[in-house]
Amino acid sequence: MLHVSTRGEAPALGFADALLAGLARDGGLYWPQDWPEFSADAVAGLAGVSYAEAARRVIGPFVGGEVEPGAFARMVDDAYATFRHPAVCPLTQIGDNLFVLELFHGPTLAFKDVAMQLLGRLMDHVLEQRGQRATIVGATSGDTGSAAIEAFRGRERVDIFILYPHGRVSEVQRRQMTTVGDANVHAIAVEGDFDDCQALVKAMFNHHRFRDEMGLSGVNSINWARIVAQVVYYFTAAVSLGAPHREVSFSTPTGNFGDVLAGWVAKRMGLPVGRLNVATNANDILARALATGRYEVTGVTPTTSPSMDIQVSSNFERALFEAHGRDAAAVRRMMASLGQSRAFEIAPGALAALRADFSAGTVREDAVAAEMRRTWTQAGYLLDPHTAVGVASGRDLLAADPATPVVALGTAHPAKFPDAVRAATGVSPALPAHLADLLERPERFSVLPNDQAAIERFVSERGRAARKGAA
Ligand SMILES: Cc1ncc(COP(=O)(O)O)c(C=O)c1O
Ligand SMILES: N[C@@H](CCOP(=O)(O)O)C(=O)O
Repeated sequence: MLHVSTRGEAPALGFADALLAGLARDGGLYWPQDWPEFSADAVAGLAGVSYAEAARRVIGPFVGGEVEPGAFARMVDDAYATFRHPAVCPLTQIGDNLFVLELFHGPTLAFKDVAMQLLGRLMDHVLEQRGQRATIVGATSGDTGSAAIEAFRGRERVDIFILYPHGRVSEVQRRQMTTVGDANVHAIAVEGDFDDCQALVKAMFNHHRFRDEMGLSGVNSINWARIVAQVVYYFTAAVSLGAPHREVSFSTPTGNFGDVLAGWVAKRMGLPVGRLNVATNANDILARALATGRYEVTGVTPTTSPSMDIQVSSNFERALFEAHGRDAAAVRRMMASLGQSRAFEIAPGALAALRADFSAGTVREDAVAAEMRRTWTQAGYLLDPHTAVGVASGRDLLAADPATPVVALGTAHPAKFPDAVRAATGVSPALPAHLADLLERPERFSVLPNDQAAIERFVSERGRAARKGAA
């Protein structure tokens, strides 16, 4: 299976090369050239199989022959053995035809573990086969960073540098990144917001000399392997609610558009999906873009769902590529306009294509707190603020079509955001046992300015020291 760049000016790559590449060399994102199709029988055949088996069937066609099937099967088993729930991603009903898909039973309590636990194993395997090392650079608003650090800590072939916005992640999120003692892990607090961190990471990838010298790889959802691993739970959730004999809609708390895009991929592969709802917090750029056809950056508002405090939503580029009939020149024009004037227009035909699959809703701070309270009072179920955005917006979907089940993606454990949960419900969610002493562990991190040269110097010096140590 080949992967093409959304900007059309980088070489097409196989799965393993795309896995290590991160961002394409033309600044675009890799995306499969073709889509494997799942027949209704193949979808029905997922009923009753383990999550790991479903993952093998859904991800397998994308990996093709590039990873030996026995090794791939073992990596999938090992990845999902790290989850604390036997179903890995269980569904819980919280209302009539309303469900939460719990994606937070992995080691770092957010949905990022579902992909990252597999990605870490796949990358390590490919690097070992090739006798290579990699320097991973990643940007996080809190959850990708902790999941990536957990997945790559102590791995001999990898140094990992995670950039997070100084003072803008929850204490639990920060400590999950800064209390890890392994020498190959580097947590960097950047004096800026998440968009600054993401722009720095992309700038490092676009600085080709630095990229090649350091052997840069990415673990953000710019990496296609992240998205494909997330496709699986759309299949397992829909099948448990009656697919392929029935449509199911999803309400996905959205920031970088990776998770909801995984739902689009599932639909494209043949899963009968009703609406894919882009649920945003007060940082509503995606909802505005789908309503007006104009994507316009207006500045980030800090919220109680900080992981979604994002304006430049990376994966929207992949959706635009599809919606424009894979016209890479159109994508290049839109991205150039975004770079120059912080905005671009979506062509009417492409906007109609996007609206055919995606709806959108914005849930502002009062409504997020009200949803946490309501679900706790009515269903005795604690939501984290991100999941609350998905549930609140999912209720609107359900009101418009009460017959189609709505699954809100439960993207984080409430204990990751205890202050917001306590303020809304009066309940203090406890951290699971393996993190019970997190708040007492010593921290280690570096504060750096929002400056590409300073970050590159840091990565280069620390990376060189690690490579010397490993030699
Ligand atoms: C808890 C949580 N919910 C939702 C999101 C949004 O997901 P995506 O960026 O894939 O749209 C994120 C961050 O990405 C997150 O960490
Ligand atoms: N919310 C994310 C932001 C980065 O998203 P990614 O899916 O592109 O890695 C986070 O928690 O870091």
